[in-house]
Amino acid sequence: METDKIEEATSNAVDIYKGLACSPSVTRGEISFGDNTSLTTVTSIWSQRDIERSENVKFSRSHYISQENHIEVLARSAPTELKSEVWNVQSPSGKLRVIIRSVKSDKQDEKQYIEIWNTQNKEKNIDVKSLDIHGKIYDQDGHFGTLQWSKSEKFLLYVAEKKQPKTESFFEKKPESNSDSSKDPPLRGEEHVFREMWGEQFVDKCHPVLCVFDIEAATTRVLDTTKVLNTEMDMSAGQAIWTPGDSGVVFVGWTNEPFKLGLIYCPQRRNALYHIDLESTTCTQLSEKDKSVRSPRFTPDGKKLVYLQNATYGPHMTCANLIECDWASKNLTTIVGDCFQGEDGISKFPGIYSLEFPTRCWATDNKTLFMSSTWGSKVDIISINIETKTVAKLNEDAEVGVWTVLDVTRDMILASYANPSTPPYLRLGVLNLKEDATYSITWTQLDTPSRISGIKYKINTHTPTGEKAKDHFSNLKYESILVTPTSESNVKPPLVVYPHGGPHSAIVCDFMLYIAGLCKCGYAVLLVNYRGSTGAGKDSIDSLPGNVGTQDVNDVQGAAEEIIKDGNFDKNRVVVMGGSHGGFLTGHLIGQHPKFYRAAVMRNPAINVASMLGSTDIPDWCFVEAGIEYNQSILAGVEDYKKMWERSPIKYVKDVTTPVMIMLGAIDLRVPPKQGHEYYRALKANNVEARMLVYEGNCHPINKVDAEADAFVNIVKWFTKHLSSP
Ligand SMILES: CSCC[C@H](NC=O)C(=O)N[C@@H](CO)C(=O)O
Repeated sequence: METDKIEEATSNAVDIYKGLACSPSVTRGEISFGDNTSLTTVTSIWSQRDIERSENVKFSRSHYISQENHIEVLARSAPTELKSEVWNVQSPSGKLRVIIRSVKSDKQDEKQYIEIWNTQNKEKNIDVKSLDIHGKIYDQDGHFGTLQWSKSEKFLLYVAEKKQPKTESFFEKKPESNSDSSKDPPLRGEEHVFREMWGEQFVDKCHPVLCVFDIEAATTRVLDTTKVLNTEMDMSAGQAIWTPGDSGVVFVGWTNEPFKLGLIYCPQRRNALYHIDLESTTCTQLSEKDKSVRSPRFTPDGKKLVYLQNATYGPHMTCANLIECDWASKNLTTIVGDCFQGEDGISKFPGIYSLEFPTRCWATDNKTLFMSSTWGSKVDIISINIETKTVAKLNEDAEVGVWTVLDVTRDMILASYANPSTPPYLRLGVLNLKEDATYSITWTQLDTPSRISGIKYKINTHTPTGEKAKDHFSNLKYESILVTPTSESNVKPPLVVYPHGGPHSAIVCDFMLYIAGLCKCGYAVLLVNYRGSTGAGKDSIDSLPGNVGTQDVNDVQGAAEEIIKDGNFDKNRVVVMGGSHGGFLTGHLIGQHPKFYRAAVMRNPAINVASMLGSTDIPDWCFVEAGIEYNQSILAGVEDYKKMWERSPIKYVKDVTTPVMIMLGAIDLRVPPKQGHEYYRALKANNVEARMLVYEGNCHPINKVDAEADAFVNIVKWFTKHLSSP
């Protein structure tokens, strides 16, 4: 009986996952105009899981739109699969396009090409290797990646791996003395020197350099900060943009010394904004010292440069400031600073929580920009007027969900919208300037949303109460999102408690494949944005470091107990799952509330912060979240290790009785797989049922198409098994 139930649930999960995995996500969008200004083209790039091919398939779509009196979709192109495109950027005039293509030969070695296309054909194709001046061109990695047309459309600006000298063995036969010794003789005995890279998911990115490509001459100039640019610092460079008139470049430079810390999910690495004058090749620092900056953007008139900035070290994600640099004087002004919520909860603007501005983000007034920013458990579009320093939510009455700004031009905004029951779809909006100098917007759906039936969701607000209100920050509110199946059955659905990772991140009302899948399999899911999450004010974020393992655990448990008290769920059918810091919280929850959860699943869990310190790519996280101030010269002492252990789930493993399934990415550099092994052994030593899945070739997110699919079905199978048993 039980076996049949498990088999049926597993087979059902496979069918549900296959159906939902077809939902594509939008990765880029662009508004362009033909000669006939009443005709607008929207080009969008999408990504979709292909389970049969076990890869993410990329494709483009176009919408042809008339905007005579109102926006009307005249036609839609069929999706076109994009093979091997790393970048695809249109020139300012729209007459040219550059495509960086990456082609793998049968021997799997990768070749890259710089392709220049006009509106009829491919004009130029350059084999990057033939340039023999740098390594691989970087992709759109969210930190270094750059591909920018100069205004003149004669040059391209991109970032590539610095060229490495050839190496050879000490025992290599020396060339005859009279032979042509190459200008760069191979370095002997250097073949095995360790090359530090930028951590998790940046394993082939060690030393990015700026490159200026002359299209006509088909030659590249590398702007190597240590040589060309009178700077002693050996920098990694990225996020470069042209200065007005193409006379220079503004870029973000990260120091490579004393050692590199993992970059992904950590936009607080020490760096600075620099300006290179291409004629004199002088390099000057624009931004303040000892800060972390990102996403530089010039106003269309070139008079102002804005960028995002936050403190270095500290919480791995936090409230960002918007800084304006007056280009003529280079004077800096803070336009939007830190925001503290206090007891107001998330009603008022909680601050900027975003990794970047859209590539084009300005209204034609040259002073208002538009961006997406996390606001509680949602993502809204905000407008920021850099003259009046005012922030406004663009659409006050917008549906609750995730609004992502893709492109802003000629007072039109292209955005995608999604929510837990609706995969992302495109909307095109026309901005209307109001008397108070803010904007309203009129949206048009470019597609009919493909809403998934049987799923509803709501946002709950929680205040720490009772025993759990004993900490110093109990005045701060926090949210959760409850996603529930809308079945007619009067059987109470089982509840999955799902704390997000980070801990300084947020789980928002987005379309999430696993959450929709669990819901369609009959589970309700409680997604908890405990205090310390982004999108709820800087005081919320600052409340958590030093209190992980208690405050965050109490918030998740408090939200679960509150929701169960409402009577819609059976308190005997509650399970828990989480990844990374969410796995850390899962371990704490089953250790501190051993009889509350019927089953648990952890993805790459942080189990013992002390034992992780020496092997994670972000050791700073271990100090900061244990409440120890970090700098790169710190060395952990006994007391530091003690504090880290005290805050770790391993401390409570002896009390665990809940069956646990651990899922590990075999090449995870963020939370090394040995963390999961440590917990697995401790559970087995305590006769607790434990199952471990190891996904080869997968890193921290475990998001390769086959692994992600397998993990989902195994999760449903694990929960079904342990909810069916007495
Ligand atoms: C030493 S790893 C700490 C946990 C990790 N924090 C930052 O990377 C984490 O929880 N990551 C989240 C994403 O922020 C995840 O879900 O993987």
